[in-house]
Amino acid sequence: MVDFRFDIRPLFPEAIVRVTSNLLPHTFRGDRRQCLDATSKMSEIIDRLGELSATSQGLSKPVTTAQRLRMSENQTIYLLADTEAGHNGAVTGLLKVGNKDLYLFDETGQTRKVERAPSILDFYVHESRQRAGLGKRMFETMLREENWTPLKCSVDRPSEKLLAFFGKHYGLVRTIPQSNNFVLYEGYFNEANSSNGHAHEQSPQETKNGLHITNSPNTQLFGATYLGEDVNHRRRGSQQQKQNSSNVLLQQITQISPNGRYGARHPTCTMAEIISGISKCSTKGGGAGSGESSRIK
Ligand SMILES: CC(=O)SCCNC(=O)CCNC(=O)[C@H](O)C(C)(C)COP(=O)(O)OP(=O)(O)OC[C@H]1O[C@@H](n2cnc3c(N)ncnc32)[C@H](O)[C@@H]1OP(=O)(O)O
Repeated sequence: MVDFRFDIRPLFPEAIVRVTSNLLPHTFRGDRRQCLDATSKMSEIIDRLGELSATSQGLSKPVTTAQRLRMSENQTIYLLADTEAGHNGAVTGLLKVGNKDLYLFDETGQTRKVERAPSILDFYVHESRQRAGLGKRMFETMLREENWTPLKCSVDRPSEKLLAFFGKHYGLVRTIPQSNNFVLYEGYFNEANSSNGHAHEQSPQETKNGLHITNSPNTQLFGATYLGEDVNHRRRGSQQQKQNSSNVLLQQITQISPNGRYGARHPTCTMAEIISGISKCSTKGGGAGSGESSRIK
């Protein structure tokens, strides 16, 4: 548990509070002086939890800081407290989410631009309280508040623990390989799910004679992707054949393991690194302006 030199309880009238760029709990009511006091304390809480999260994940610097939250337009942090702990209460967990514009591969290897994709950016429960259901409690609160579904969440470079968490609580195991650090689960692009999560997906623009043409950085950098016989074969073949061939194609395209931050093999020069210079869309760990690209071990 994480305790502070001040009493955290007035900041947590509810066990879980939401904090956005004003650095105030969503429950906050008060005058100017109280507001300054609350933001200063909230900043300290966020910075401390952010540091602990980074240490726990083996990151060289925090993904989450109060300063970054203050500068962000569409990020929300959920904080979980135990107001019964010690004299001043304690904070036990943090979950940061946001909407990001992402270029993503779908199951067939085609690039899609997904605007405002619901994204899980940082998630931490204090070591003394892990595996006790607190992560699930925070995550469920977040899903309800944001009106998201687990399947529509893209996850920024998940740890093995978080992959296990998704598997256990939501049965999400099979991922769609990407060239960036985000992990998506199979079914992400299914029509039935596309209305959930507020993401707006742009379909691939054209497939002509096996050439896949989009406005994405992938196409801008490397030209149209030649899918050739493979795509025709997949059109004709059964669903299973479709899956197998697209998996091979995806492996060739991405050359990256889908298994989280520790398992991922990183190409010496990723397309995303090149793209980050020319596009505002995130292709690696958050991309321009987001700060999540600092997910560096
Ligand atoms: C985008 C990102 O933020 S990636 C980084 C994610 N954060 C981390 O890896 C930091 C360290 N880990 C944690 O803070 C927590 O374990 C979280 C946030 C991943 C999950 O929170 P918890 O409160 O532990 O989750 P909760 O109790 O609801 O669910 C438990 C399940 O999560 C997974 N899990 C949690 N801890 C572990 C662990 N040490 N080893 C393997 N799986 C784990 C398991 O599936 C576990 O179920 P099980 O105990 O039956 O095996």
